[in-house]
Amino acid sequence: MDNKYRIALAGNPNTGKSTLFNTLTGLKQHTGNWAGKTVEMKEGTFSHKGKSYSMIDLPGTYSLFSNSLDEETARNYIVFEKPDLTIVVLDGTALERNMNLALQVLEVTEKVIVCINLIDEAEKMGIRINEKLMMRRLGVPVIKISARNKTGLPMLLDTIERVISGVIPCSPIKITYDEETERKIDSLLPMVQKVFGERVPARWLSLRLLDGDQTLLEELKYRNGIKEALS
Ligand SMILES: Nc1nc2c(ncn2[C@@H]2O[C@H](COP(=O)(O)OP(=O)(O)OP(=O)(O)O)[C@@H](O)[C@H]2O)c(=O)[nH]1
Ligand SMILES: [Mg+2]
Repeated sequence: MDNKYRIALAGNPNTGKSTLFNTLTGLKQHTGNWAGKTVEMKEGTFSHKGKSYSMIDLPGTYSLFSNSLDEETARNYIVFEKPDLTIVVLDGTALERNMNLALQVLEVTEKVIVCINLIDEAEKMGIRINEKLMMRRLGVPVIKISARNKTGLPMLLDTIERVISGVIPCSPIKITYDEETERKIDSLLPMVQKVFGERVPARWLSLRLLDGDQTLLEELKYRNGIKEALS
């Protein structure tokens, strides 16, 4: 499994993550636990154009804060396990609600594909999605699919390969907050960078600290503890 590229599937509950996961990985799946947490996640493998991928079906969440064990699990996987690519699966019939999580994922990691699922339903409802405009605004590829009908999957697979190999560069949108928050981020940033270096995205971590995310602090202590014990 070590020479496989790792892909995480994130998304709100009920957006079709597992449908996509099952379609891509078929029977090549097993259940695993990561980082000592009790939330089970499925891992599966697939190949495309001679390259092997390992995919993790993260629990469905509305955010990457610490509101629930599911959110912590999804966040910890993306932030600390650092997959080669994160695919955010959105419900094409409820894009506005789903964008919240997409923007949060773009704050914590660079290599992201935004995958708009249930496009069959969206089209039936007369919803038209300008994915090229979304792509320009978000700074990462946006692909429309129907996981259930298996449409858009060849394009998704090619895009996975191109993003991971760097042929398609990702430059996720940087969200600018109000002046006061930005000032506080600026004052925290050097300290955060000094303590964590490249290990954790510094701007994002500064924001979470400003928000007083206690369970993230615990997680950082736990992870640092493990590192110190191993060194
Ligand atoms: N019409 C349509 N339905 C879909 C599509 N993809 C998934 N679904 C349906 O949406 C429902 C939810 O799909 P899941 O794959 O279980 O969603 P999930 O994101 O894994 O949900 P959680 O694990 O609860 O977060 C199921 O009834 C699927 O059959 C699609 O492309 N089109
Ligand atoms: Mg699921």
